[in-house]
Amino acid sequence: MSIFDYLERYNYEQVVFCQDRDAGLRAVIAIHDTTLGPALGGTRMWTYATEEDAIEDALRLARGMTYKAAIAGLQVGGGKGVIIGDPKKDKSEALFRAYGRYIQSLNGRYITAEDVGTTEEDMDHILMETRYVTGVSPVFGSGGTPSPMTGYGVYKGMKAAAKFAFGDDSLRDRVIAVQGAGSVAYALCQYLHQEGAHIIVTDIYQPHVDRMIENWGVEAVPPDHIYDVDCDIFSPNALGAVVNDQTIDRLKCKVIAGAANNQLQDEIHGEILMKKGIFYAPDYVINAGGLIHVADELYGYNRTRVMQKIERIYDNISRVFQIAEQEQIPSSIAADRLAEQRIQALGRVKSTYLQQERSVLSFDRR
Ligand SMILES: NC(=O)C1=CN([C@@H]2O[C@H](COP(=O)(O)OP(=O)(O)OC[C@H]3O[C@@H](n4cnc5c(N)ncnc54)[C@H](O)[C@@H]3O)[C@@H](O)[C@H]2O)C=CC1
Ligand SMILES: O=C(O)CCC(=O)C(=O)O
Repeated sequence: MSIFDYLERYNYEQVVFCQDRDAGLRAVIAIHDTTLGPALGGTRMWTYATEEDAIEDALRLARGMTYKAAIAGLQVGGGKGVIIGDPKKDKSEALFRAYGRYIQSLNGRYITAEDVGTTEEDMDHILMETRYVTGVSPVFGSGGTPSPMTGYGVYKGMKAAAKFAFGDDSLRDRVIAVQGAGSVAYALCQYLHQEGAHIIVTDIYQPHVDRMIENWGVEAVPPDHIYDVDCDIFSPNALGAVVNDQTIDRLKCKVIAGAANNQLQDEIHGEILMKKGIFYAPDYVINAGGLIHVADELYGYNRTRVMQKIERIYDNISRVFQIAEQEQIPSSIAADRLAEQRIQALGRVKSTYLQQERSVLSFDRR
């Protein structure tokens, strides 16, 4: 499909290509929808096999952010950035400052944050060039790294999904297969361990697995075996597109609930899960904790307010499953409808002319 056909199909607003030869920057910023407010979403740094892969990733992730913000009840829209490069080798202050200048040129239409491959320190470099960045160091007014908040939200959403699937939201003695043992999974497993779940974990990076074995005595399996594990809940916390034609028939779980963005390879996989009787907690509903956390910086970070909003993920997941059950549609479609309803309703409200539109962008951290 041509890029413009793709943009038209999902109604994207803008795609920006950023290049700086001296700094070694090649990046794409995708802005999907700004009806609810400025597009907010992290920047991923990754060794993409092709430029097309990078563009596609930015586009898919940006759209997910629109829906994530809408269901979480936030006053921001959806966007995402990707930087092409190896986060272990290609980072420099110059690279992130060059990128920050492109963000500044968008004048608040896009606000960035951390994502896979980027850190608080990288956001601090971006902050030297633009105030349109969150997930910075706490000394600049953030609440610190978002992963623990995402992990907590996934835990809450998983309990809501368990209630629907098993009639009880306790995770005690539930067998939970966790794919990825990185920062979100670590926070999630801390709650699961406290509640007495049986955790089976995998990661391609052995030190992350070892950390969980040492702390909580979890069981570990090789990366590809995670799809075959006999479990109640499968929790993807590593990559996108893990629910696909190759894996779907191998899954033995009753619930899928994890942090990874874009877990379904295609829309059809949501339908297949429904037919197989697997309760899928839509990724952008359950993993909104990090977004809620970074978005709060725009108001002057307040942890109590953030926790209150993250607690609502339980209700949001329950609501999605209720709609799916009532209308006999996949939970992924139910979530899309819920998000689209809010965007449409507020789009109409916003069409009334105001001389000075009130905006979250009244914040200034410097
Ligand atoms: N950090 C956050 O606040 C948020 C993260 N997410 C998503 O959650 C997922 C996890 O994020 P983080 O924990 O921050 O990332 P991370 O980079 O700390 O952890 C990811 C882990 O997955 C492992 N991994 C990669 N490929 C794998 C494979 N094939 N099999 C098993 N393990 C594999 C990595 O070795 C790493 O340990 C990502 O998809 C991210 O986009 C979504 C919302 C917010
Ligand atoms: O968690 C973050 O750093 C920001 C939110 C985001 O980019 C995401 O939820 O994917």
